[in-house]
Amino acid sequence: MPLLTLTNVQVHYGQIRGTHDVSLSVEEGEILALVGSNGAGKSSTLKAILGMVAYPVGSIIFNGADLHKLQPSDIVRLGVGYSPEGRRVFPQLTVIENLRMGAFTRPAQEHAERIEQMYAYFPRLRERSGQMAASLSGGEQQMLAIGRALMSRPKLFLLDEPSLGLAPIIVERIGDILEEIRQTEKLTVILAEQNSHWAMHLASRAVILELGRSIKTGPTSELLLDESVRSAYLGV
Ligand SMILES: Nc1ncnc2c1ncn2[C@@H]1O[C@H](COP(=O)(O)OP(=O)(O)OP(=O)(O)O)[C@@H](O)[C@H]1O
Repeated sequence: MPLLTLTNVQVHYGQIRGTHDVSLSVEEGEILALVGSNGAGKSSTLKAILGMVAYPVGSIIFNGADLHKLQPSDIVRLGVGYSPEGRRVFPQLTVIENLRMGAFTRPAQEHAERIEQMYAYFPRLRERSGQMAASLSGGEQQMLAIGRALMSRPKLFLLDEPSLGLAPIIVERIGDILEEIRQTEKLTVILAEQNSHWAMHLASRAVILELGRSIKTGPTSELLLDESVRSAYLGV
């Protein structure tokens, strides 16, 4: 059984629709790329899973639980972690304080060990532990946003547009670390990205979103050879 299943999800922002019809499933331990151009509905899909936006139509089942109408904090407690587009670290808090904020669902006695684990994945964060998040580089802020989300020990990690504004070498580094964490923690990841090339090389499967609809899904090894995907999303 998949860890997560979305069936015909239609996100509404009042009268505006964020998605029209998104269906997808994610298997435990895989990275699924959610690919599509501006406004395709990637962020709306992640927000629906986390319970941040309304979806009057469709269903979302995570680990056997129906997430409909649950609060985001309850969904985090069930094992979903989220790193939003634009990182949204707390600028006036230090690196270690940001990490602690991510652990609000966990017992306090676990925090120190989990912070150590995050510093092992991201040695840069250890070096900058007492530094204000506002003064970090874009890449370091992205690492902090990922570390903060993983402090809650999620089973499923929703990662929105981590490559935004970062140099290719930093994006590659973040991909390597993500793969290391996936293997070490058997983490399941949904990676929403406009950088389709990078995301589809990191992920084992992908879902293509177009105008709020999931129009194609499959192993990345196949989609990377699909002529329509290559011309629309990979620029080749
Ligand atoms: N808060 C909001 N209020 C009203 N409409 C919204 C809101 N957020 C998103 N939308 C609309 O929902 C649609 C999907 O947007 P969404 O941000 O999910 O796309 P996206 O694929 O993540 O795009 P991008 O890659 O540019 O972030 C768009 O038409 C957008 O204008």
